Amino acid sequence: MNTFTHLFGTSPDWLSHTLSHASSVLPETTTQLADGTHVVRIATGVLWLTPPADRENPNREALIVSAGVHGNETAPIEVLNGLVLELLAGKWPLACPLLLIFGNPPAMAAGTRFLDVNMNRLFNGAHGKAEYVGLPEAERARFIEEVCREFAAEHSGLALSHYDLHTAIRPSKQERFALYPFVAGRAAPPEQCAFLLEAEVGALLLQHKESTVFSSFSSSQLNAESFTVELGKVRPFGQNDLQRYSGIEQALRRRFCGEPAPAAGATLEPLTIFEVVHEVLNTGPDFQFHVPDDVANFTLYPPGTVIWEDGVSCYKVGAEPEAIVFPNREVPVGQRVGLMVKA
Ligand SMILES: O=C(O)CCC(=O)N[C@@H](CCC(=O)O)C(=O)O
Ligand SMILES: [Zn+2]
Repeated sequence: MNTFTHLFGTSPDWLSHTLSHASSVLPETTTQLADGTHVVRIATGVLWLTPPADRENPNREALIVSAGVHGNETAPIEVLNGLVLELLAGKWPLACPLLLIFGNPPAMAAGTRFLDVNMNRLFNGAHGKAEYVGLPEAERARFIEEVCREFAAEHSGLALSHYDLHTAIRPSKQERFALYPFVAGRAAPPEQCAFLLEAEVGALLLQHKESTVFSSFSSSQLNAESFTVELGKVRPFGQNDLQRYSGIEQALRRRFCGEPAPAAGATLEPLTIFEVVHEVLNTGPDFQFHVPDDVANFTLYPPGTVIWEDGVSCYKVGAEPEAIVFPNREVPVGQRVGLMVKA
């Protein structure tokens, strides 16, 4: 049996295999590429790859790259699937240990953001809360945390980065942007900012507190340099213009191969930095959100604008204009309705 069939049976690629085994519990299976790279399919949608021991890892790093934590955010899933096809076909050599994750296969198969509960609110241990116990998305988040911990421990001598790839529900005045999880005393390293620019990601939002998203888990608990990366707009499988994702595709391929970063200053524009100044939460039945449903990410609101109120509290834009990111009133009580950010 060849490597490909060993990993994916009769499926033409990793994505098809993941979709057709979305809810199956598959046994772990290991194989080796012709060049000695070890590939372990840990579970449906989880590949752990290790280059041969004698291969140089010039950037002295290990990478976790995830997509499909929201099942309908398909473009980055298609990008990762393409890179896996290339790697398995021997088109380039893998230089660094790599953990690739399709986060929520049942939601991917259903074409929805999630089935029972938003999986990107279940990390940093939130999957263990009583209200989530027994839900498949909570079990998957727990399992993903466990595999990431093992991967980080196995490669503790290497610099660990995690890129959790998403697309946004709304249109966006910044087409591509990243979020840097809050860890006290930490600042985004210049080489990570350069990588984002290489991937054509033009803006970085600095979070103001730890949270239950996947990238917050990997940065807080695994000491990774982690980013949630928003790469465009949500569209169904097959309807993405993958040309618009060539920046992230090329930048990831370059990292996977261990090639040096492009020369400093290769990009013309610097990264635009935004600070998160307020997280809008759904406070309950009296909560009123004054941002219209169809507003684009990064729409600016002038000082004094009332963004939300509930009869007890309210939030008004401060002395400088602030922009809304991820406006979404359709979330359960206690969850995030949007972020207010300031340049
Ligand atoms: O467009 C939207 O409203 C959501 C897009 C999305 O899924 N964003 C992530 C951001 C995670 C983070 O804050 O790092 C999410 O909401 O989970
Ligand atoms: Zn998402």
